[in-house]
Amino acid sequence: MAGTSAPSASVDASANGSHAAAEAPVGAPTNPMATALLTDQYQFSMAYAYWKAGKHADQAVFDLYFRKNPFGGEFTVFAGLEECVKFIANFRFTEDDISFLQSVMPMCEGAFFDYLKKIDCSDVEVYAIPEGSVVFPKVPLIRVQGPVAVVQLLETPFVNLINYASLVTTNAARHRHVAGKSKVLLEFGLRRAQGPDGAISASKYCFMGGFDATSNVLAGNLFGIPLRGTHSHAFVSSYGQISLLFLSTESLDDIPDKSLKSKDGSRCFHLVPSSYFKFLVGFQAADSLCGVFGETNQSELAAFASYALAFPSNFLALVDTYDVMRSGIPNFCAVALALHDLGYKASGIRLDSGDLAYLSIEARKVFCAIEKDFNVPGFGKMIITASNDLNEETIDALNKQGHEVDAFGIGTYLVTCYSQAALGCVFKLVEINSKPRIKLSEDVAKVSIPCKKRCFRLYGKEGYPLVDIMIRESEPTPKVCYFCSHMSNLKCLKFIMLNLSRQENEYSVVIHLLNPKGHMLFPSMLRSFYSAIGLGNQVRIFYKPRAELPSLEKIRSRCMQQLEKLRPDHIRRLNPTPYKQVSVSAKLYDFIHYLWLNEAPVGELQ
Ligand SMILES: Nc1ncnc2c1ncn2[C@@H]1O[C@H](COP(=O)(O)OP(=O)(O)OP(=O)(O)O)[C@@H](O)[C@H]1O
Ligand SMILES: O=P(O)(O)OC[C@H]1O[C@H](OP(=O)(O)OP(=O)(O)O)[C@H](O)[C@@H]1O
Ligand SMILES: O=C(O)c1cccnc1
Ligand SMILES: [Mg+2]
Repeated sequence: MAGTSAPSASVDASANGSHAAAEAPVGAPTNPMATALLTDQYQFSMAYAYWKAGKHADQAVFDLYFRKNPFGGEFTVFAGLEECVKFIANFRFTEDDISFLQSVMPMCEGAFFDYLKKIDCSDVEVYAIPEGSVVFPKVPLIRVQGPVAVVQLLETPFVNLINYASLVTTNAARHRHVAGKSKVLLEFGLRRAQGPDGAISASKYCFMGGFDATSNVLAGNLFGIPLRGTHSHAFVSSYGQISLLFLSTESLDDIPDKSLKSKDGSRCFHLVPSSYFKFLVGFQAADSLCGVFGETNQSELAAFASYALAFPSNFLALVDTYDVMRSGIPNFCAVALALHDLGYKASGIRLDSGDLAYLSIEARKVFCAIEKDFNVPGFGKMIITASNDLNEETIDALNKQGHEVDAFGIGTYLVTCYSQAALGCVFKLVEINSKPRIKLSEDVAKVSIPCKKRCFRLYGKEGYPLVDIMIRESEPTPKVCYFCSHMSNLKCLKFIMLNLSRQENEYSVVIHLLNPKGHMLFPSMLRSFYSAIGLGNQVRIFYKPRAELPSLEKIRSRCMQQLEKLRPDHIRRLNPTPYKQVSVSAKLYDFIHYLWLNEAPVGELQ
């Protein structure tokens, strides 16, 4: 999908009378429910009214943006663009869709449905900030241009596809920030997410926002995200058969096949109970452990031993089913040492309850003592994973207390975006038939910024972004320019605008935000040609975005790099410094106010 290559097309006999379908190379949206009917009913009412007024083909420009950063923070990560591109590439109404629409809109003329049958997004252009970028309020994340009736239908699905994606990516980025670079972050949210789409989206976007892996197998398959998992309580307690009548506990003796080959394959051992008990007894005698261990739970030991036989090379145990320090840790260490004798290296433990700071520190002390006393190099570095209702606050609290956790498994708070339900993206008309439009509001923050715009980000000489600015598309790129906060010119800022090619200059560099090369242009001309020769209905046109859709890995790296470039005080959790409010050129500032005065009704003081 080279930037400027012409769109490709091929004749597809199977198209079967339906109008040209858009398919590969862009691919379908991840969720098959993301179809042209996935919009609010009023979008169809508007489309009908545009059509009835003969305005449906008017050229509209809409901006998608948000007004306030989520989670009380001062930054947002933009996500969901790829799904929007896939959405428009596949946008069309099936015969069934049309019949349904006719049934729910019986008041509309039949010819409107003939019009709907023919539409797709071939005349729609999308300009966007690259996915994974750090973004700020008011700057258009996406600009959508095209026939007003079609673009109107895109409002709801676009906002839907961007809102949660950006919110959860930002949430993940915030968790990464508080956990620090060196910790492993695992997304465990599938069971708690808002339905299958919430879960799949969460896995994709948490990875984008800096998580290392997910427990969600389907997400691993769909997006190539690394999969990780630990060990469950059910497996441990499945070994605990205590009968009140017989006072029996399932034990090591009950494991049917206890044979395990040594790692190098040279020997085969029968792991009898004494293989473990000798270590448990050793722990009791070890000076460094100060007699902290007494009797452990035997059914838990049986569960660990049995699990080790299944996964000798990746032995990992959940140690909090009965008692972390009195049972889970010594049982784990006994099995890990038995494996060590056979040449295997255990992976670590998971803590899922209790005081995670205290328990992780105590567990680490035991691992280090065993490394020393039993002469097992590396045992002290056993990986400690923690889970259980973790969130930014608890991780921050753990950091302040000091802890020995290496990996955090996070579910509920992460994927449900517990501390903020929605981002609040909006999609506003800013121009129609080249005439700038404005939406006024009593709330000044809600007044839309009219015109087709170009957006830039200015970086200071220290490499931090300074401010995002917007100019009218028709304005030449200024070299030296005054910019005003878009609603008040009280704070005029003077910027020296430089070309990217002159980055070495000491003032600032300028980055285009709305990627002018990255926009999508769909092949309307090609469609017209095929229609003209009577093949319009049998041709399958493959839409090609002008810019290549980057891989998830690439988007993730962009996100990480941009977050690193933010000034630390913008990203800190407590009272972050606001990024400078989006600014506009003096020309655009004057124009906004001219339009405002023009459109606002003149009131009378009585
Ligand atoms: N040292 C700590 N500092 C702050 N918060 C912690 C610390 N250790 C654990 N937490 C958090 O405290 C909360 C404890 O929750 P809760 O009382 O439900 O768990 P629990 O009683 O330890 O476990 P469970 O009920 O699952 O057996 C969790 O949100 C956990 O992440
Ligand atoms: O706590 P979260 O951040 O949502 O992470 C996922 C949780 O899911 C699992 O147990 P589950 O919660 O199903 O059982 P539990 O309530 O007994 O821990 C796991 O042990 C975690 O505790
Ligand atoms: O692998 C795990 O430990 C896991 C996965 C999902 C939820 N809770 C735990
Ligand atoms: Mg839990």
